[in-house]
Amino acid sequence: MTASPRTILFVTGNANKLKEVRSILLAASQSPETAGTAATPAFTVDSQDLDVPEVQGTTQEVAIAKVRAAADIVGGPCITEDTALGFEALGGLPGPYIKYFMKSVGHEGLNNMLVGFPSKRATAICTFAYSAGPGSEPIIFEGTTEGKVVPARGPSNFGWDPVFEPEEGNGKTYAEMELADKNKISHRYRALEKLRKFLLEQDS
Ligand SMILES: O=c1nc[nH]c2c1ncn2[C@H]1C[C@H](O)[C@@H](COP(=O)(O)OP(=O)(O)OP(=O)(O)O)O1
Ligand SMILES: [Mg+2]
Repeated sequence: MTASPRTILFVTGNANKLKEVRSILLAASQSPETAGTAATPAFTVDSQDLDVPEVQGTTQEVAIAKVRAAADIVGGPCITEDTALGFEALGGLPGPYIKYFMKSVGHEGLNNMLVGFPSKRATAICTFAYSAGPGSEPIIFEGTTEGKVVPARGPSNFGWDPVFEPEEGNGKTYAEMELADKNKISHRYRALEKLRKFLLEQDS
């Protein structure tokens, strides 16, 4: 018997994240190895936009604090996601602070930060955090994609997509790739695969 679809509450204010998460989960449920098997519950994702305090620290510390705060507010199980972009030349910065760097200096500024450094290498890091409810210990799921920072190419729909060229993107930036192709190699896909498997195991 097929398990009834399980609804996951994703606390995020970012519509693009939600769109990618739904699309990655849909693709996973349609993959040849899992499609149509009773062991594959269809996850559905609800979202709620909450203003949770953003602490400073490592990507993991930020992710754990975020899901704790979200679980306290919603009063039940939820997931959150934190995205970082770390420059090799800057010892991993801006990292979890990429949102504020993007807002302050934009695509061109991110490139200018690396002028004078031989390495333009960057790592996109996605950290999902799951909490079973207020007071329970968060569990984190991390995914990374290696690439480099380049002058902006492609549509400016989503954050720093135009300035990040992943190693596995055939020379395209995230922004130049089809969403389905980004979703096969992205930091978000890799982290979400781990979370998806964890949730599947919990169901069985
Ligand atoms: O795949 C991505 N490709 C390009 N840009 C991206 C991606 N994923 C997040 N981003 C941007 C959004 C934000 O400027 C920053 C992460 O900040 P972050 O706090 O995780 O996201 P957010 O505040 O927009 O949404 P949330 O309510 O889930 O915290 O990087
Ligand atoms: Mg945020």
